[in-house]
Amino acid sequence: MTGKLFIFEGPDGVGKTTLVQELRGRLLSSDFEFLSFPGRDEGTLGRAVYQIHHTPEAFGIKQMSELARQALHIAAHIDVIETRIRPWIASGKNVVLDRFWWSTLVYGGVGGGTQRALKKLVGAEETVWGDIKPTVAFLIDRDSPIDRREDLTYWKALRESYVDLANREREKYTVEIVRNTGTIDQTIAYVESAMMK
Ligand SMILES: Nc1ncnc2c1ncn2[C@@H]1O[C@H](COP(=O)(O)OP(=O)(O)OP(=O)(O)O)[C@@H](O)[C@H]1O
Ligand SMILES: Cc1cn([C@H]2C[C@H](O)[C@@H](COP(=O)(O)O)O2)c(=O)[nH]c1=O
Repeated sequence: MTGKLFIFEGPDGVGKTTLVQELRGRLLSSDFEFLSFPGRDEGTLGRAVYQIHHTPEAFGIKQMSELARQALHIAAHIDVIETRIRPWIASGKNVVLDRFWWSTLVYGGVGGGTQRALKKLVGAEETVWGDIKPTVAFLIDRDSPIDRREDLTYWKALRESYVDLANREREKYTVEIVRNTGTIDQTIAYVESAMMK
């Protein structure tokens, strides 16, 4: 039996990582794998791209176009899908991802990348996902971020873009827009029941 894919998305500071870590503590570790997509383990492309994204100057990079940054993300996604996620799912493990290619379209688009080119990049990644689609995609939503000193105009543009994308994607698979405004326990109870449906 093949495993299921669950994804958590949303702008910075809405509680994605907190919820995924909480689920990790509650779900049977033999049935589930959890990954901060595309992973940050030592020696992986995911780690290198994460570092280039956050500290380009450490690599001597003085400027980088938004499209080029997102192409790097897509390369790391493809690598981990091929080397880890597809084998997990094929062996019957359920996989929970903190972020997905939704981040590429949303951050890339808000950052100034052209939609047409971003969609082509994501199209290459979708080819590698093949017939694997999220069983449920959770968009975690709030009116403002928690614990983040974000530029609110930028953050709200990300939020709006996520909601638009979620409403388009729900024609292809189940999408839940989850308001994380109560306690963590309340949000987790809702998420768990949606995962078990
Ligand atoms: N329901 C909640 N009530 C109160 N605090 C919360 C709740 N959910 C998350 N938090 C807190 O919000 C902060 C941001 O959460 P978290 O780091 O999980 O967000 P995130 O969406 O993963 O952000 P990023 O994408 O920037 O990593 C953390 O301090 C976390 O403890
Ligand atoms: C997967 C992915 C991520 N990003 C952005 C989104 C965040 O700003 C960072 C990741 O850092 P976090 O600690 O996980 O919040 O990278 C992106 O621009 N494109 C992507 O595909």
